[in-house]
Amino acid sequence: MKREIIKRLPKIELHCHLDGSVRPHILEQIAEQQNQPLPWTGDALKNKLVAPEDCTSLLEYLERFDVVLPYLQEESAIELISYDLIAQVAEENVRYIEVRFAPLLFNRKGLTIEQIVTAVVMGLKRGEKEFGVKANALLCGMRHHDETTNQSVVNAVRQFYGKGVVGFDLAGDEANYPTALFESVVSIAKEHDLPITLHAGECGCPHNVMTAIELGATRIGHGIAIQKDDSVLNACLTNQTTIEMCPTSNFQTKAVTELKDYPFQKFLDAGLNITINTDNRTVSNTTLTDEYEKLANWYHIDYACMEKLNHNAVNGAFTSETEKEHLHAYLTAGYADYR
Ligand SMILES: O=c1[nH]cnc2c1ncn2[C@H]1C[C@H](O)[C@@H](CO)O1
Ligand SMILES: [Zn+2]
Repeated sequence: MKREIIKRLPKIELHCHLDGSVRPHILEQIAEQQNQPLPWTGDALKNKLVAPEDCTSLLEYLERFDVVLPYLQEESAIELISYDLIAQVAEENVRYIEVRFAPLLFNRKGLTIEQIVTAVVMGLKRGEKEFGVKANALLCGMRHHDETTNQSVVNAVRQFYGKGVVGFDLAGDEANYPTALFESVVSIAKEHDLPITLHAGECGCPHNVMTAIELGATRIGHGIAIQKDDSVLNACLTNQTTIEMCPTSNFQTKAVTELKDYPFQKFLDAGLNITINTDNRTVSNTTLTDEYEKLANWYHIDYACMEKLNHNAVNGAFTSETEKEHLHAYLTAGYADYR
């Protein structure tokens, strides 16, 4: 597989965090606009934004978000990073992306959840118009937030559903806040038929994946721990659950430490609906092209496999059947010369 070809071929991304994908020069621009100059520039700034080489856990990985969040408390900054994310993905021919973020991490200066979600949707739509990339948003509840706070995120999904927002997620510290704690919050989303994808199985616990499926998640973020329990793997097969794998991130957070323990091939062979994603383009210092290139180096996947992974993503996407047909057709045409 050639990098230039991987980059050019059409791709779909289901798992990408907005606040983890702010390019350093955009953050500098925002800091200047807000008269809040950054204490770092150049490589020093990049080092602050990217997870460290020796990152030991998801919690340490999540500390990187503390650098950007103070700058993401105004509508113009939120709109700009959303637009810029679409500019980034357009460069590597991502045709459809679901961008996730936790609105209630952007309210430190008093923005309402409506203002925050509107700013993201406006930025995504501006990008969509300019670059021709279809983009929808997913709203994340945070595991360390209380129930009322997370309920207001579900309410915002209801309010904006069909207006740029397509589903609900739970992100953050999985090890200390297991999925079962969120039964009542996720149940509200389920009762209202809102699409649900939950981060689960990123911190070694297959049980969190089972709970997520039982609560109505049709997609799982990461899901690495599925490999530890065949009953969970079978539940994913029975429910045709989409698995959003994020290879670079999974090594940084120590969801796995050795390549032999990475379950890509196992999941593929088992027939799981796996998809490939970046998780956080800046924090993980990656692109979707990088992620596929890694898989090509590690597993010698071919273009037909890459095409299959992208069709899986379309199948799992929270978008209309008409849109999915367009995307499938686009992929089929794009990969035709490479099968
Ligand atoms: O890989 C992840 N696992 C759990 N939470 C994550 C991951 N990447 C980012 N987040 C958190 C940090 C962000 O502030 C939040 C919303 O995007 O989601
Ligand atoms: Zn994630």
